[in-house]
Formats: sequence, structure tokens, C-alpha cells
Amino acid sequence: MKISGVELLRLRMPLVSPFRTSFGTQEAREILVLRVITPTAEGWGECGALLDPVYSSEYVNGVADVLRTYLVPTLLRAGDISAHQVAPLLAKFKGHRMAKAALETAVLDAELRAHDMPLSVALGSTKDSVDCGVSVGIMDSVPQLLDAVAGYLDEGYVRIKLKIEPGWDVEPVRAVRERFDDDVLLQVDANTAYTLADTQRLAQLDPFNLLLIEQPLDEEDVLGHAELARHIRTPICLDESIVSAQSAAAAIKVGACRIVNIKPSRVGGYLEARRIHDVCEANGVPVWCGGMLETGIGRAANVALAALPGFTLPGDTSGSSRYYRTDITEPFVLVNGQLPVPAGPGIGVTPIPERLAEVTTAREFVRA
Ligand SMILES: CSCC[C@@H](NC(=O)CCC(=O)O)C(=O)O
Ligand SMILES: [Mg+2]
Repeated sequence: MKISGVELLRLRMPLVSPFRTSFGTQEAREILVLRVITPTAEGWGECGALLDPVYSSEYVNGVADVLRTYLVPTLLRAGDISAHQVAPLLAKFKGHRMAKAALETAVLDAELRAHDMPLSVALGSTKDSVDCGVSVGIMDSVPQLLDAVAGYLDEGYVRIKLKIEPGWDVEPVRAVRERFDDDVLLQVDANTAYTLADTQRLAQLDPFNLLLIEQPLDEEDVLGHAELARHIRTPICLDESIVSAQSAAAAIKVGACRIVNIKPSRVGGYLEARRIHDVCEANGVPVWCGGMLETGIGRAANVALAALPGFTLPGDTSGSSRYYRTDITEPFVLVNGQLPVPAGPGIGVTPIPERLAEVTTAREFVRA
């Protein structure tokens, strides 16, 4: 398939409420969306990078630059290519996995639409709906947190994830455990906020029957997570540390994690995400689909991925209303704690032009 052009769209989408994590507070999402044009179909891809390099080293302006300067011109010059050739063609450029993921996804979406094949089918998904969890930010008070959790449980979410950081960890988790049924699936995400010196503090979370503790230590401290795992009972799940199937295999081998959060954006796309799924499944390691506050474009693709057999834990695949008053696609609405897997060709959704126009702050066309 020949790529005739790629459009970079910069969106600004206000969040329904501030989302606070150990690395800062998001009030709105600046999002880069890609539209790939080919003679037979168009494809869409959403980049998970944040405005600033605070979750990972990538950030929106940097992604836009590496796409216009290196990645898109390389594909435009490559002639007839398939989506599976994108990663090998771009491998000479080190890193920039979020930029590569968005571009590969848009090419894959165009290719699948041209062949009338849903992404879920192409990935080998086996379910037509997925259980959904929700990520709950750090709040100003425990009562405010309890009200938020009550609201999400009322909406039907089947798993609650609490953001934690030093000073906001044991007390809020204990309060949630004490207020809600012990059967509520509960996990925490530290976004690298702790060090091994905090081992005893983190061990105080063990009595609360958490599903997992996500990325307690620095993303490069894989051996530190293996050491921590010898001192706490709660299973460690890695997020920021897992950037490829190779890094997943290595982390599992050294005992750094018993669960993996797979985020297609972080690992370079859905094809690598599938490989990570396969590595984890081969090692008996459960996986779940993480999120980067995606619009319906990224959400649709994430839900398709979350329908793979190894995704045995509810993901951060919340409904559109978790973050946005109005999505740029038809909204994803939770029904009985689940979201339906899009059945249409490719990612199965397309942006609604009027809604896309409302939130688009810049458009840039990259030609050969
Ligand atoms: C702005 S925080 C994004 C990264 C964070 N993502 C979430 O907490 C889930 C976000 C979502 O529901 O999409 C994570 O580390 O897992
Ligand atoms: Mg995380």
C-alpha cells in the first residue's frame, strides 16, 4: 500500500476533572492524532505522549518533530509497504516508540480498512466485549476519594485503580478497603514514585488484598523491582519499564514483575503489544491494557487489544465520559462493566468531523 500523505492533527481536549498522579496534574490533554492517506483507504492513529516529558521521555512537540523530520518521510519514500514493515523501516531511528506507535497504527488501520478486517480479528482477539477498570487520581482528601470511588462503582466499573505517592498511599487504600466490599478489585499505581528505601512502607499495603502494585520504582530499576518483590506480598506489575517484548521477557526472567500493563503507545504499537502478550502468556504472566487518556480513536484500538485471551485482568479501558464531556468519536459507554469490541473494519471508529474540528488547534500535512 502506497502512503500518499500523513496529516498531523493537534487536539486540545479539556478533562471533566483534574487527573492527579505522582508526576503531576492533567487538566486537559494535548493530543497528536495522525491521519494516513492511501489510494484505497485512510487510517487513524492516536499518540499517547503527554504535553510534557513527565510520564516518559516523549512529549507532543517532540513527537511531531520526529514524525515530520524522520519517520513520515521514511515511509513516504518506501513505496508500497504493509503495516508489518513499518517497525523494521523505522528501526534505524532509536526510541520514539510513542511516535512510531501512532504512525504504525494509522498505517495498520488504513490497511485493515482496505481489506475490510477489524483490528480485533487481525490481532487474534477472542472476545466481543471487555471488562473495564478505572484509574482514580490522587485527591485532596480521603472523603473526596471515597465519593469518587463510589461514583465509579455505581457506573459499573469492575476494578478500581488508585494513584499513590509518598504521603498518599496506606491511608487512602485502607479507607477504600474499609468503606467498600472486600470483593472490590483494587490496585494501585505509583508511577515510579518510590525507591527501595520505601520497602517497609510499601509492605504496609500487603494487608489490603490488592491485585497488584504498578510501577513502584524507577522505570530503569528492573533489578530493584526484583528485590522489592522479595519483601512485599502484593504482586508487582510493570508499566513504564516494559517497552518491548524483549524487555518484558527480561523483567519476568529476573522476577521483577508477576503482571504486565500493556500500553500499545509505550511499546511502539499494537503489533509489539501482541508480541508482549504472547511472551507473557508463554510465561503464565497475566496482562491488562493500560491507558493514556485516549480519545475514542485510541480507546477503540485498546479495547480490541484487551480482547486477546491473555488479557485476564480488567484494563484502564474506561468509558469516554471518564475523561471527556464529548469524545471525537461516538462515545464508548459502559454496559454492565464492559465495553463492546468495535466490529467495523480497522479500529472500527472514525472521528466525527464536527467534533474533531471543535478540538483541533493545528493541522499539518506531511508530503513526500
Ligand atoms: C496521565 S497518566 C497516564 C499514565 C497512567 N494511566 C492511567 O492511570 C490510566 C489512564 C486512562 O484511564 O487512560 C498510568 O501510568 O497507568
Ligand atoms: Mg501506570
